[in-house]
This record gives sequence, C-alpha cells and structure tokens, in this order.
Amino acid sequence: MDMEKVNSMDFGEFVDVFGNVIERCPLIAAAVWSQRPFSDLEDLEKHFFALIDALPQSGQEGILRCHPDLAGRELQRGTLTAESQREQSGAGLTSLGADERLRLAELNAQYRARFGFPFVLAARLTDPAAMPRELARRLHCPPAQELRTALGEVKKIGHLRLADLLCVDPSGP
Ligand SMILES: NC(=O)NC1=NC(=O)NC1=O
Repeated sequence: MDMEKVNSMDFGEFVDVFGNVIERCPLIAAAVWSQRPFSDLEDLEKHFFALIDALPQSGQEGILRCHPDLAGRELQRGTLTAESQREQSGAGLTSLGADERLRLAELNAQYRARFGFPFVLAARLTDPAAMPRELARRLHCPPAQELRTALGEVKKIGHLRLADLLCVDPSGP
C-alpha cells in the first residue's frame, strides 16, 4: 500500500486498516487520521508514537492493559486479534510445553501484581526461550522505568504492524 492510498482514506477506512496497530486501541488511529497527509512509514508511526507519549500515565497504562498475555488464556482460547495470533504463534508460543507455559503464567501473574498491567514485549523480536528470563529481569525494575520499557515494546509491535500494512521491510532505513 502506498502513501497516496493511505492519505486518500476517509476516517472509517483509515481506522479499519490501522485501528489495531496499537493492540485494541483504535482511538490512537482515529486521532492520527486527522494529521494526514503522511510522507512515509516513519512519518505515520511518528504520529502514533507521539500520541502515546502525550497520554497521561493512566492512558499509557491503559494501552498496556489492552494487551493479551503472552501464551495466556486468550491464546489457548483462540480469542486473540489476528495480529496478536500471528505474533504469538509466530514466536512459537502455541507449542510451549506445559511447564514452560505454567512458568510464563506464574511470571505474568507476578508482573501484573507488581505493576498493575501485563508484561508486554514484541514477540516477533524475541526468542521464546528468552521470554521467561526477560520477564523475570524486568519484574525487578522500578515502576516508572518499567512503564517506559513496556511502552517501548508497544512501539516495536506497532512499527512491525505498520511495516506489514504498508508492505515495507520492517528493518527499514
Ligand atoms: N503481552 C504481549 O506482549 N503480547 C504481545 N506481544 C506481541 O508481540 N503480540 C502480543 O499479543
């Protein structure tokens, strides 16, 4: 999809296409639409990220709370969004052993109890074997720092999803 097509979309089409760039947060795309035209993927994602950065902490934590757990109930039940399903199964989370899945669930519960939002990381950029270690490491970070780290992962996921939608190589310039 080229930028001319993106810039010509009406509001409904734009939100239909880009509404899940930030997981289950179509409001972000709805707000970004009014800032068209966009010159390229970097320009478009800059507007998505600027909106996230401008949110109050409650809004930023709300974005994280919209994310399904890694290898959690939604993956088991098949109720993930198409993007999350692709990311999580692509990262091998559908073929974890029972003990690995239990370990991740325990760590996810500890993380959520400490921070009040789920552990988020860009599954496509992470070796599944390293996920429990990364979760355990971040579990001990100060809350303010962990919020920044988690939002950074939301942006990585958003970048990959935008690259897919625009058929751009995600490793880009
Ligand atoms: N809690 C999460 O990190 N969830 C996810 N990360 C991804 O890359 N896709 C997800 O659904």
